[in-house]
Amino acid sequence: MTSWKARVPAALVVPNSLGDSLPLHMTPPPDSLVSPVDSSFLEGASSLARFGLDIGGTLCKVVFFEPIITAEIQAPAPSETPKSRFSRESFEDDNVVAPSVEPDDASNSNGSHENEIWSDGKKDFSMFKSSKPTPKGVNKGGERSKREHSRQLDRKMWNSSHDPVHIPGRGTLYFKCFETWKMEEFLALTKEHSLVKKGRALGATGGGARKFKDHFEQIAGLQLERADELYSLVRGIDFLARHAHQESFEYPAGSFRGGAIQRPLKEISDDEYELQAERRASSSTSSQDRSKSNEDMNGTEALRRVVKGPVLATSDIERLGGPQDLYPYLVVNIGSGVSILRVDAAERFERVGGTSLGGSTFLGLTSALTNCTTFEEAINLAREGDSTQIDMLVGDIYGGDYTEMGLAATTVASSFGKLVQPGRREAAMQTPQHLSKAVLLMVTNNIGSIAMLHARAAGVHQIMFTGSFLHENELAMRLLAVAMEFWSKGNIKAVFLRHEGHAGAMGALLSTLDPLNPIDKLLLDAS
Ligand SMILES: Nc1ncnc2c1ncn2[C@@H]1O[C@H](COP(=O)(O)OP(=O)(O)OP(=O)(O)O)[C@@H](O)[C@H]1O
Ligand SMILES: CC(C)(CO)[C@@H](O)C(=O)NCCC(=O)O
Repeated sequence: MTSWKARVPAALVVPNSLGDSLPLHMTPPPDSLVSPVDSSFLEGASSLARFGLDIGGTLCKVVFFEPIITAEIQAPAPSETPKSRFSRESFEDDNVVAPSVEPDDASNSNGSHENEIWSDGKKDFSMFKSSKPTPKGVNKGGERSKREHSRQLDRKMWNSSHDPVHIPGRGTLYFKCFETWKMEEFLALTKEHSLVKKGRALGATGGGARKFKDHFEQIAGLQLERADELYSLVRGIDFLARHAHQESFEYPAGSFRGGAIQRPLKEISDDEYELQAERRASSSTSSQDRSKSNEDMNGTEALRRVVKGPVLATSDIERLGGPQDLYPYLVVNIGSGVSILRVDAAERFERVGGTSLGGSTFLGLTSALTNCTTFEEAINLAREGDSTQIDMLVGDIYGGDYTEMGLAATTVASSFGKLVQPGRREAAMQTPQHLSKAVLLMVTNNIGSIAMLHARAAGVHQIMFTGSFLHENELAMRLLAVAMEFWSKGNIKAVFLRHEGHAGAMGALLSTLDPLNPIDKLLLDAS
């Protein structure tokens, strides 16, 4: 297997200029509820904080490391010369900006600010950590409640669902995100809050790290140190799986039985499957035989794909250990689109495929069909939906199971297939929940199907599903877990990440660290 470096074309590692396309012309989607980027996002961030950004097609993910400065690396008082590698000055030489918010009590018993500035727990980071949106001027009239509503959604997204990760003796990682179309606002805030001292590089990945490179430089005075997005993803998964407590998890095998999975109506053994495959290979190539062979293959495959409708399962999940438990594995990153990688070892991977039917397909189609405006709304609708009102099932076609081919009556035969029937479309438009659920099933099942084929082709037994599409998306995760378990007869399992969308930003943060810098070493030595 070739390492990523050999496979990334030069254009991916050489920063690309946007030429004179500045200034930014980014407008929010017309129907969207406009919620400003929360400025408390940046207020109170430590001058020593390290940031990693993953600027994707839909979301910009941010990982923020707040180091613990222990006695060993604490700066000496100014009188203590000569300047050491660990002194405040040396940090500043390294382009760390002076804190924008001084501690309440600006001096300590040594007459120095150092301890309060550098010691953990003295400086007030609460605004950043809690990520409570700072109240801002509210638009007149009905805009107010819309904004409030939207803020609540943002708050949930930024606040409650992504727990910080404490790395003992080193510091804490925080996880945030905002929609990429708010980049202009983010850049203005970045400048306002002196996120990083001018000239210091900021670790960034994702398509936006290339697209917005010049904007960062010209608007915020920040240089982006770009890392390849899939390299960052793999590196970030590795780091998080190793360091974040109970980061990766799976649904225990068999937890969906007795409700989730219907036994195939006609079970075939692996031997029989192989036999049929051999027969197919040696069969005549006449067009008639070929089409019969295809039918047979589809039917045989179908036997392995009988997954029943609503997923009923225990909410228990099994926590896994570090990445050593995973290699080799497939990563299926469900972002706006989907990338599929085979990972053989730390930093050794290959992009083996992808699909454009991803998270933004779910959100885009759902919003077109239901007028919902946020991901959270779309997911909440789907939770209450009944997709059998929208999808054409095997039972709708056969009047029951298609026994010969092992297709249960409840299997979706054609996503959205019922809408062609008279009156159905009009009825469906009144039930956004059903529509949203049908879109979610369609996109998720399609991804699961492609993932399974790639897992088989790559000969792996574990698939790590990541990407913000899975954010608080229990329905999709369970569907994927059921599908992988069922189709592989338990040989291939689905694994998930608690910080599902932030692995890329984590990897970008790691890429920008300098092994000679004592703060950076805190994280690098841990990795
Ligand atoms: N608050 C949110 N706003 C918009 N989409 C969200 C939100 N939360 C989760 N999502 C889902 O996450 C998807 C984006 O995932 P992610 O951030 O991993 O991808 P991306 O980096 O923006 O895209 P890509 O990697 O393809 O450039 C969206 O398409 C949507 O399905
Ligand atoms: C283009 C990227 C890599 C950007 O993250 C992603 O959206 C993706 O993998 N899309 C699917 C492209 C494909 O069809 O393979």
